[in-house]
Amino acid sequence: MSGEQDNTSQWARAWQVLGPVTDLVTPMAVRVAASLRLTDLMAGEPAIPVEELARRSGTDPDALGRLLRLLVCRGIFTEPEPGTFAVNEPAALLASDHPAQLRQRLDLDGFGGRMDLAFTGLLHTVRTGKPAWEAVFGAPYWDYLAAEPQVSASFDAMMASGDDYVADAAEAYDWSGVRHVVDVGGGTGVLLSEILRAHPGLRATLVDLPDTVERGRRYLAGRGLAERCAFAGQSFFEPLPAGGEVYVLKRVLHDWGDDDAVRILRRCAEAAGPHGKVVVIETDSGLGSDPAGLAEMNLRMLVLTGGRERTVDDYRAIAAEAGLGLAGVRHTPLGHIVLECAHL
Ligand SMILES: C[S@@+](CC[C@H](N)C(=O)[O-])C[C@H]1O[C@@H](n2cnc3c(N)ncnc32)[C@H](O)[C@@H]1O
Repeated sequence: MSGEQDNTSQWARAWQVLGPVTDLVTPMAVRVAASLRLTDLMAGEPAIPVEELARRSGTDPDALGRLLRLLVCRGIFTEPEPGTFAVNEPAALLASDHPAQLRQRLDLDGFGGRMDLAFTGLLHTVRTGKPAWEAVFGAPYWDYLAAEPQVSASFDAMMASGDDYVADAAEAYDWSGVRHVVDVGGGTGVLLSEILRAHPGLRATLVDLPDTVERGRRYLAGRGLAERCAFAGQSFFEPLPAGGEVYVLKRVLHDWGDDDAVRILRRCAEAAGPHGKVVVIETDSGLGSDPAGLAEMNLRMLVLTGGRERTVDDYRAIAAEAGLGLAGVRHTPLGHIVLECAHL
């Protein structure tokens, strides 16, 4: 082989790796199709002219046609006759009622889409080490969510999704001897609902930001559990309600850098008192987990909130700074890690 052929095949091999990951046009086109609910609008019809689909989606027919033609070239939707489009199997995955909930995840008007758009600020994050969210959307992550009810509703829905996953976390701890659990940053009470349902003798306190706690009150009331729960709409950087034996932090600490994570742990340690426990539940980043998924999540947390994924040793170190030691570590079947912390 000549030197020139050698170079060409090297470049072809390199391009096979680089080519598919440099395209931003197709990923955006899929998100626009999802945001416009094109699959829903085509449901039940073998094929639909682009003008009619534009009318139903409130879009420009020429622009919509160009979008769909690209997607057809990428295997999403078909064009059985020029200017007429149909749903195929990949496009059917974008139906709102599909159990995978992919459409909701990709919707640019919802939380999933906003998370993706935050990555337009990745260069800022890498240059500064700071989250991109504020630079892209004009307000820090939690302030932005508090001010955007539609986005925060879709955030709640994403946090609440996956019944098996919630049960996996709830069952990961032995609640049998516990009388009062405090879920700190407990969102809309999805985990508490699972724990209270399974342990009728248990009482709970839900701590989260005021609007979220109100949504939690409604969520637990709808399940007949609100009377067994107290509600504290406050910041977890402030002193926490006392009286719990276990203070749970599920998917909270990974939202924060080390200094803030230690401050939150300290608040839990103070409120738990000398004999109480602090139970941290996070995604397992240990051996055997998916390294690409973990690397992505670690970058994602930095871009969104300035948080990070941590190893058991990382948790041991921040717990120690808050005056806590690791009393037990458990890995669950669905990939949670549960760290029981007690006063040193
Ligand atoms: C990633 S969510 C996890 C929610 C829930 N623990 C779960 O696993 O589904 C983090 C939670 O922290 C709450 N949060 C953020 N900042 C907070 C603060 N300063 N004080 C109290 N809660 C806060 C958010 O409202 C959100 O519900």
